[in-house]
Amino acid sequence: MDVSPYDALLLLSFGGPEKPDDVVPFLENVTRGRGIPRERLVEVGQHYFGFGGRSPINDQNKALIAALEQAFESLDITLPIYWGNRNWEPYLPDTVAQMAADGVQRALVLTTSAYASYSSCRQYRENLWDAVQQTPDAPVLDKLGPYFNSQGFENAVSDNVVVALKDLGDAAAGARLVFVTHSIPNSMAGASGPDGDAYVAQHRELARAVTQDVEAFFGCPHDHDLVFCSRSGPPQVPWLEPDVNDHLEALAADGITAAVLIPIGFVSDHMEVIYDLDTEAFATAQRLGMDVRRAGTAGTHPTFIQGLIELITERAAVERGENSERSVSGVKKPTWDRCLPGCCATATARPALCGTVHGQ
Ligand SMILES: CC1=C(CCC(=O)O)c2cc3nc(cc4[nH]c(cc5[nH]c(cc1n2)c(C)c5CCC(=O)O)c(CCC(=O)O)c4C)C(CCC(=O)O)=C3C
Ligand SMILES: [Fe+2]
Repeated sequence: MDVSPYDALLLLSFGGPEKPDDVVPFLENVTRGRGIPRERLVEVGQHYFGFGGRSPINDQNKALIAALEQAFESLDITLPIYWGNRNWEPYLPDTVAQMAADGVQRALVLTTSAYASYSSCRQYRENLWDAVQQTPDAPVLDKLGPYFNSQGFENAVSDNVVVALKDLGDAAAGARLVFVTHSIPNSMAGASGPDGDAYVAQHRELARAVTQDVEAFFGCPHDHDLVFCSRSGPPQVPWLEPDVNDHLEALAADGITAAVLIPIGFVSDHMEVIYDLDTEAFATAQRLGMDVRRAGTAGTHPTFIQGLIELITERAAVERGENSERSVSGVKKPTWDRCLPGCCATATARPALCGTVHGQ
């Protein structure tokens, strides 16, 4: 398959600690200049130490790269895959330097975040800007836009919800579908996307599409909600609510006895999933006597991989000037390839790559 003008793919992710000694320096990288209270850092550090001082995210990115490489091979796509992180090794600037040394001319960037917002989109574009600034002969880098509405992503999530509902057995019929994503400050959510409020709107669109898929599969409807986890920041700053634990309390009070937690905000089982959901929210559910399952994340689900391949090949066709079909779910409107000036910009925004206007 033709993927010109690209000669490489760059997987851009968050990064995570590999061992206990990495935890504090990793947290310092993440929170530098972000105004996160000391108590919160100690608490999140404990989450990592509780899992041996190791985040699952790096292994999951390696698995994603292996799955993409395999798919590339079977489709005759010759794109080497590079990997760089914002907060841990392999650090993005080192990766971009390696790409330059290898003679890469123009690479497509895939982030491990499917939505618009400062944290999930623009900050990565700033990281790309910084890396390119400091690298002589850096390749041209194009970033895929938010891909929450990729058909393959939706299908993978729907499939995983079906599995979780089946696992609930007789309790499935009355189970609530509780879609979960990372909370962010209300101000960051308001500033997300070209017209604002895209972060929540994009999650709601995917949650609705998955709920419809699941209804089509079983032939019976389920109510669904969008809730949040992993709130951080000082207590006086408002973040998106309700928190997943508070929501489970409210459901129990309404007489709901079963639920599926569906972490659509994460493409794989990040620490937020294995701690905030599998550990904390499950303890809440148990205390409330609720029967809860957690749907798998997209991970390396074959339809997710297929969706990523479509995003890559379709974008390549667009850059070649061809009028490419876009495979998207929901309202069938693709997101944008390049961000408009100031997209997702918050008070801390800096120059960013991959916009319609250089640096904005
Ligand atoms: C929207 C969003 C995503 C999804 C998009 C994406 O994937 O990029 C995401 C991903 C992740 N966040 C992660 C970890 C952390 N995030 C933190 C802090 C923060 N996250 C925020 C938002 C997001 N974060 C925000 C607004 C803050 C406050 C500080 C700030 O304004 O920047 C902190 C500091 C402690 C704390 O404050 O909780 C940590 C340790 C990991 C690694 C997990 C692992 O190891 O498996 C991943 C994938
Ligand atoms: Fe985070």
